[in-house]
Amino acid sequence: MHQILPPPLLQLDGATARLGAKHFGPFNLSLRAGERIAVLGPSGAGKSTLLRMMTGELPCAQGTVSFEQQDLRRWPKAALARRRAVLPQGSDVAYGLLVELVIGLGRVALASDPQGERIVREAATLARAGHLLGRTYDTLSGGEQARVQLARIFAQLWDAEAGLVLVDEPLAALDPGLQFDLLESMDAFAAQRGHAVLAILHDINHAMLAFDRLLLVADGQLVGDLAADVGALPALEALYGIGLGSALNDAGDLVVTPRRTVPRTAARLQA
Ligand SMILES: Nc1ncnc2c1ncn2[C@@H]1O[C@H](COP(=O)(O)OP(=O)(O)OP(=O)(O)O)[C@@H](O)[C@H]1O
Repeated sequence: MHQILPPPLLQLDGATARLGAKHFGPFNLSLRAGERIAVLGPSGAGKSTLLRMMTGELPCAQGTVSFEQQDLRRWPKAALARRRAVLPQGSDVAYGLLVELVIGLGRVALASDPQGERIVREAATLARAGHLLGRTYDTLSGGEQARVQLARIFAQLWDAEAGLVLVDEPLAALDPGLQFDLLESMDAFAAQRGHAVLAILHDINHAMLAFDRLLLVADGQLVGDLAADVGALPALEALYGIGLGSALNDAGDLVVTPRRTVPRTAARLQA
């Protein structure tokens, strides 16, 4: 019997873009409510560009991007903001603003927001940023700012259901303990509300630990769309040009160990 899938939340059909001399796509893919998707690929492969196409920030040269089966360009901004939150790479906003105001920016699309203050506090706590309330954003460290930005995303979709969270390297500025904490927070946040999460990551272990599906990007193309399990390792070795060992840790999680292979270095020097 065929499994009946829910309609896609986000769908790209033949979506292409061009930046300078670089071409991206055509991308054909769909994301469904509740999915946890990691986007992986070498530096400069086009991951952020794909994300910018998904958000509509970078218009497609050809093809379409739809959210809930309606062309993204036809969605009213405020309605979209209540269902979809975006955390771009290195979000630098709000100099001189208090942390609670930065987090509260996630809720500006709401005409009336009687629960706003409580939600900002709870979102800050979930993002391990509760102790930063009352501080000025531009006095925070990089890792503290990253947590406040994540709290802003949480606040935005706190009382939404089956929404979409799109984040670009959300853990890059954090220490390993906080990376695990925030992976757990993102996971719990999304699972409780049925949100889909798509995250650009550089850490294969984070992708394996907290995501179900991997999108592999190389040279402006989608070169893999596969389950986040041990079966993905050969494709990941080819993607990065490295060897990957694997083992299960005490908790039964798959742990992947990258190792350099000589041909990759040689190939890079010749490139
Ligand atoms: N405005 C632009 N004009 C010309 N080239 C651009 C522009 N923006 C990005 N690029 C190029 O497009 C390619 C893809 O960039 P993108 O930021 O999508 O890569 P990425 O996979 O996210 O990389 P990283 O992991 O390093 O963040 C890069 O080679 C980049 O230099």
